[in-house]
Amino acid sequence: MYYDEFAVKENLSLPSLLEVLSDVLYRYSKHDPSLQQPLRSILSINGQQNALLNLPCIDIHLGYMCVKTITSFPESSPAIDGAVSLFNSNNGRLLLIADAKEITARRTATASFLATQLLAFKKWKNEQKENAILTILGCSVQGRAHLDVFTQLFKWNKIYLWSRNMTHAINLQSDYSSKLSNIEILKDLNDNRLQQSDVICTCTASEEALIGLKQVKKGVHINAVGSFRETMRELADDLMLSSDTQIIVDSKESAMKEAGEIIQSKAKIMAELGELIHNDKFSNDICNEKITIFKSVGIAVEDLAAAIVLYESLKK
Ligand SMILES: NC(=O)C1=CN([C@@H]2O[C@H](COP(=O)(O)OP(=O)(O)OC[C@H]3O[C@@H](n4cnc5c(N)ncnc54)[C@H](O)[C@@H]3O)[C@@H](O)[C@H]2O)C=CC1
Ligand SMILES: O=C([O-])C1=[NH+]CCC1
Repeated sequence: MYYDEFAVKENLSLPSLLEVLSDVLYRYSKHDPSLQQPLRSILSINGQQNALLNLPCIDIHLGYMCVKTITSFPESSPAIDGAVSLFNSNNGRLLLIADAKEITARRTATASFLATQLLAFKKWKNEQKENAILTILGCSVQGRAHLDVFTQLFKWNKIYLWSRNMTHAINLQSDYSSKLSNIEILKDLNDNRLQQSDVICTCTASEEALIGLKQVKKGVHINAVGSFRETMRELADDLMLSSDTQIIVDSKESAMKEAGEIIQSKAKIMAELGELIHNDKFSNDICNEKITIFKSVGIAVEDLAAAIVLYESLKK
């Protein structure tokens, strides 16, 4: 009944997760009445950054209900802890409880990969696809998960890692040295290798912008993962507000309440990720010159997708 982080990692197939994630995000953005997801609750402790988060949702169409309860304690390691519970929506039975750290890490990175497929791969010509460069900023749980998922699902020509604490980046590079020989470390964010990157994933808990317009190239795709409070941000206003930037979010409702970059810059959201799925018009309109930003804060239907994939794989 309870599956720990190792069981989650072993049984959560990434291609299946990508498929179920696309389906639920598509239906979420279409306001499918069989899918219910209220805004999550974030209860702060003593006005501090420590918080208890509750993310429920019901999917009558697929026959499941899910609730993830996690703590977010940025000074603890790991910062996120908790559990995901999956229920049958026809009879109310509890089906599975699983470690939320691993589910959160993998579903977030897979959502970023889906955005990269829809917003970057579609606009690239073959040559760019073969020589693509990935950069990951922040090398803790999310940074690690992004490296793992992005390299399992795509072959990158080069990968650059940066972390505020350089030892974390070096450790991550060393943990992958037997599998990947194309990882390099960026000492700082003014390194011009950042400007060569085709895809950048920002995976930090920063409260100050880490990158702005000058540090990135035309047409870059950014997955901005870290912020989920008004006071947090990883991207500067010039990047958010440039006329060359198109901003996509996981949920407009959540982003306007939680995404620091969007709240502080008042940048216009172009669409939800789910609106781009099965949408040929949008794919044809994506312009190679535009910067695309997928700002995620994390939503319950993503945890539901992961819990369903896990449950159905364990049931076999
Ligand atoms: N979008 C989403 O769906 C999700 C977002 N998150 C958020 O992503 C972020 C990363 O998550 P974890 O790796 O689990 O957190 P973590 O606490 O393990 O790691 C935080 C990382 O941010 C770095 N950092 C903190 N302040 C910084 C600053 N001012 N400048 C540069 N780097 C800084 C730390 O060095 C560390 O590498 C967190 O803010 C977390 O809340 C987490 C889960 C899901
Ligand atoms: O969606 C999620 O689980 C989280 N988003 C930010 C912290 C945790």
